[in-house]
Amino acid sequence: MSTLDELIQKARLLRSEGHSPGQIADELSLSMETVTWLLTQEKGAATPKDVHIDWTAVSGESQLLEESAMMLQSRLHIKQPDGPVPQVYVGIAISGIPLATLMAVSEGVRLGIYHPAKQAIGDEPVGSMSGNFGIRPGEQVVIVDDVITSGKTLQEVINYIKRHGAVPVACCVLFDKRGIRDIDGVPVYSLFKVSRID
Ligand SMILES: O=P(O)(O)OC[C@H]1O[C@H](OP(=O)(O)OP(=O)(O)O)[C@H](O)[C@@H]1O
Repeated sequence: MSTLDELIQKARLLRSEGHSPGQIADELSLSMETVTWLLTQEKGAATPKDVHIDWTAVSGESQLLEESAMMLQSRLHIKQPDGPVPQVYVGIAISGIPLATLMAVSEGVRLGIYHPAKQAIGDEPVGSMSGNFGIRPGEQVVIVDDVITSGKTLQEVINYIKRHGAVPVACCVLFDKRGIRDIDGVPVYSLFKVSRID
């Protein structure tokens, strides 16, 4: 079975479980346009320009996961050799958490965990920091995640951190599908920029 067939199956399974197209897009780290295409497979419809990133070969092996987190940390230090030492690494739930944990442990600093609004329930879902893994006003914060698709999640976290009086100094991600250099002046450092050339 091809990767595309697997994606179609996953999208159909999620839909049969009652997930909305937006939730399926988040779950598979794809755009809404791509999810619609996967679910409908409209005849003659142009294939959407999107890519699916499967990094389970790395996330599923703790040693490779740790080495990826260390690469992300090295990337940060190469780009900001004289930069402020972060007091907290904030991982975005869920996939950013193990990466941020490993980075925080390696530097002996605190761990923060952010739950994005899209994972919250209720009529007006809002994003929030974990009570046990929060941030304090004035702290220098590095935000960590696995993938940028639209960049909305990182924007949300940056807004939250600023609103709560802390200072976001960088965003570290494994894969960037947008090629973003910065968000509101906060630099974005990725290990891999993913783009199509057709
Ligand atoms: O750039 P954006 O369009 O905002 O999308 C990127 C976000 O989507 C994925 O999270 P998801 O909600 O799928 O959770 P996960 O971490 O459990 O995969 C990914 O881990 C990022 O947090």
